[in-house]
Amino acid sequence: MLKIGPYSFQSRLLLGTGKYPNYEIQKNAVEISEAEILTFAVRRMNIFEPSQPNFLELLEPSKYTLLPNTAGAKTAEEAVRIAKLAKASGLCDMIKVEVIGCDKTLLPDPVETLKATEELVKEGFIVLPYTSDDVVLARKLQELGCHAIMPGASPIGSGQGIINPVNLSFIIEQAEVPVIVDAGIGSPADAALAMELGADGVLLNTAVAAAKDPVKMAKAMKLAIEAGRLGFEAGRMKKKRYATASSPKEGMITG
Ligand SMILES: CC(=O)[C@@H](O)[C@H](O)COP(=O)(O)O
Repeated sequence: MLKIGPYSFQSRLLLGTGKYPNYEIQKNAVEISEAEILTFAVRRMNIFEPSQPNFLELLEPSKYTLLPNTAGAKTAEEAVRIAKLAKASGLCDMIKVEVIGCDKTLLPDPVETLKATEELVKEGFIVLPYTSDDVVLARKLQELGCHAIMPGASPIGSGQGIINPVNLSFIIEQAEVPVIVDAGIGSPADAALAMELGADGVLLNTAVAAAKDPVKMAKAMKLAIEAGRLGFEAGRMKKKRYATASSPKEGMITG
């Protein structure tokens, strides 16, 4: 079970809602993934334009928790404003803090992310900051009282997978709140690796939305995350430098 603040979830897969070929494929992908948390950019929500189409209207609302994100914010002030707008619209008190510091890499601005997290925690939000895989920054976000840490595997939408598994494992080792690997996952193998490293969950979007068959990929991601988690819980064997026979001769019963 994944616990974030006061909320509990069976699924450890969190899905983004952008870039799908069409709403029908998106709906089928979301359903087959069995994800319970869907994140979306508040600025794309048409909150104040009810006549505009909105993907979330196609879903059974009781099955999903909406995780608004502050995509588009470049300062803490903007992120806080977006978060308050989402809460005032009655969406959810959880917020994914995303403050981008570089247009080319879409990497987060660490200073503004810290500021926004501090402010939103004080305001009583359930705060999930998107961060780089910086170990010290992750610790500082935790000290500010965030409810989950979301380190990127690699740049958003790049599909490069986990660039620095060592940093990720340090972040996981020191964390007292859930660690959800967010951004850059390209394949089910990447998602399984994140879970095998001990992550509590994976948030992804492009790997499913941009797959040749998004519905099949959504199912593959679900299975990979479950398999990776099981593997983590089972505890992998130690790596050895040399071979060890699978059928050792010692201890054999001889006639
Ligand atoms: C949807 C969302 O929140 C993205 O900003 C997120 O980080 C996913 O990234 P990928 O598209 O690389 O999976």
